[in-house]
Amino acid sequence: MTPHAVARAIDALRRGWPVAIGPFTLLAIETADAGQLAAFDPGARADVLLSASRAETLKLANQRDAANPGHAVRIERAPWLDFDAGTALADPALDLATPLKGPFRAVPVGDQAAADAALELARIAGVLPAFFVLDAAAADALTPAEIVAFESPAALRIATRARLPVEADERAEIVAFRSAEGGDMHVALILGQPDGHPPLVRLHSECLTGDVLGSLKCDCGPQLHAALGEIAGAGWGILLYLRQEGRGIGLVNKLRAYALQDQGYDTVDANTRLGFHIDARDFRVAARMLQLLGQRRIRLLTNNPNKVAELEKAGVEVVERVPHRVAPNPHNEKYLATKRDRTGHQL
Ligand SMILES: Nc1nc2c(ncn2[C@@H]2O[C@H](COP(=O)(O)OP(=O)(O)OP(=O)(O)O)[C@@H](O)[C@H]2O)c(=O)[nH]1
Ligand SMILES: [Zn+2]
Repeated sequence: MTPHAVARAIDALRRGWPVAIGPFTLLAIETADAGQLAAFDPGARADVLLSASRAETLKLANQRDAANPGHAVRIERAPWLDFDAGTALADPALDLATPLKGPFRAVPVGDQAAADAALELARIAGVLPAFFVLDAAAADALTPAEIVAFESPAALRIATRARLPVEADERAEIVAFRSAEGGDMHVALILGQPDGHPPLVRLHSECLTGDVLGSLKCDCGPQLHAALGEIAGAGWGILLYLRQEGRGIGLVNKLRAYALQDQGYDTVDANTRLGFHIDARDFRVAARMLQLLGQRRIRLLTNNPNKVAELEKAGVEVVERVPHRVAPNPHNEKYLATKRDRTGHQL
């Protein structure tokens, strides 16, 4: 089995096609439809696999696993649990519009590691962590270890580099990275000229709404532009643009988190309610990019102590943490306060 099999499974999840993991065959609820469910499960026997945090919302409080919202829970199939009911089960953003029926009964999951890996694969694919599940082992089923290994940045390489004049530095250089195993294409922007000092580095996680559309809900856009200015002003440094939209849950799931925030949940609870960790990013990829650029000692522009810790763990020495504050606006004040109070950002 190769990483290609994981890449194929991610593609299948996005298309609503079944995937096989451990002893299970699974159909992602978000991307399937009633016809695909009927073909997958003609006998209407498939149970539903959900995150523990979602199960908790369904009044299955005994399934709660505070340390791991991505822990998989298996819900017994009931006669009324058709495709539409499955969709309502999968998506917490629909709860107000579609009050849930029930009662729901949790049944033994079976292979817990394989079930947890299925939810993790959903996150990587950017779909809701909710499946119809059958106990039907396939010869080419993925193993949990293969899914974990897929996130490893070891296969990352520099694909190409080119001059990119930008507002902050007309002599900047852009470096594109690619992994032999597929995955996301990250880029680095090198500003200024190496001067013998550790570079000032910014790890910027993709935020389509903030970076491109000028969203006022977060601080990403202003942080991105301020970082380019600060790095250029510092002499030299590197901005890593990491394709970790929504702290690693993908654009669609982030926008679901926004829908939950419209209903009153904060950024932390919205993620958890969807069945994801508060921060699902893997910063090993940033360490690997810095290593490929020949940089093992850096100054890091961030308010997030976790970024420092994760880089250090991955072998990059952070000689200094440089705070990266931008002015709040009335729309993101609460978001910034939540980051300070609940995720340990030093604001
Ligand atoms: N899931 C989710 N992601 C969000 C939300 N708001 C912003 N993001 C994403 O969060 C990432 C930016 O992370 P932040 O937590 O704002 O900042 P940070 O990178 O941890 O810390 P700093 O280095 O101090 O800026 C981007 O990928 C955004 O798309 C939200 O409400 N929910
Ligand atoms: Zn943002």
